Amino acid sequence: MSYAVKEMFLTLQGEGVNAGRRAVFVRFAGCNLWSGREQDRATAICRFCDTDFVGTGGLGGGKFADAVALADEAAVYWGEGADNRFVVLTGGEPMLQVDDAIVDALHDRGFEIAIESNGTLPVHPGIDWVCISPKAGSEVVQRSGHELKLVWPQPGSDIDAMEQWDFANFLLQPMDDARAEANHEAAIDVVMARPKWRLTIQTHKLLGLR
Ligand SMILES: C[S@@+](CC[C@H](N)C(=O)[O-])C[C@H]1O[C@@H](n2cnc3c(N)ncnc32)[C@H](O)[C@@H]1O
Ligand SMILES: Nc1nc2[nH]cc(C(=O)O)c2c(=O)[nH]1
Ligand code: SF4
Ligand SMILES: [Mg+2]
Repeated sequence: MSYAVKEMFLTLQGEGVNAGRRAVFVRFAGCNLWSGREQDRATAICRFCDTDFVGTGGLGGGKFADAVALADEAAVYWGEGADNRFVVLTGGEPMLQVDDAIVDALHDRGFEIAIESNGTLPVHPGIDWVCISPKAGSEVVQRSGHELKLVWPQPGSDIDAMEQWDFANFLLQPMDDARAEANHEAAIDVVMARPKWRLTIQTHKLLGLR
């Protein structure tokens, strides 16, 4: 199978429990909750996306003929050194494309594999770090993993129900939009009232990283 990748880059993981960790990001093209076109945003299921995931024309993006080609490129972005190799599969929605061949090819090159997914599709069982970020109005089928990262505020989210899901970490991430300051305060209020949750902020944006 071939894979459509919007962009690939080496940076620090900016979000969640692995924030600060050196990582190759593979951003797959396409999503099942929004077309990615601005004219469709108001009617999409997910309306607050901060990411351009349309097409394969971003820096480091392209159409990869097979999993070996994609994993070889990820290894080039990582560079020298076999230790602590870390790749984050994101998008768009990566589970529209991630399969056995990609997981095996990245593991063969020594990568620990993390995923950022909206949870509407089951995550591949070979992934080493599963981050699920639920979207109000969608059905989350992947209810277990390493971190649940809920963007806040999201009217219609059932936070009581989510607390029963099987995650090792429960994180609230303030929504980055025109009301960012109020969203930070709202997220802090939830964490103060519900100590099961922790605040995570998008550190790459503060640092000017990609
Ligand atoms: C662009 S998404 C791609 C992965 C997957 N489609 C998902 O939604 O989890 C990567 C992460 O950014 C988060 N995100 C997207 N837009 C955001 C925004 N405006 N503010 C804060 N987080 C946002 C998502 O919830 C997700 O955790
Ligand atoms: N540095 C950095 N960290 C991130 N963590 C999750 C991201 C994403 O867009 O999935 C992201 C991203 O785009 N950049
Ligand atoms: S599900 Fe993820 S990639 Fe898709 S529109 Fe929402 S935040 Fe963006
Ligand atoms: Mg991002």
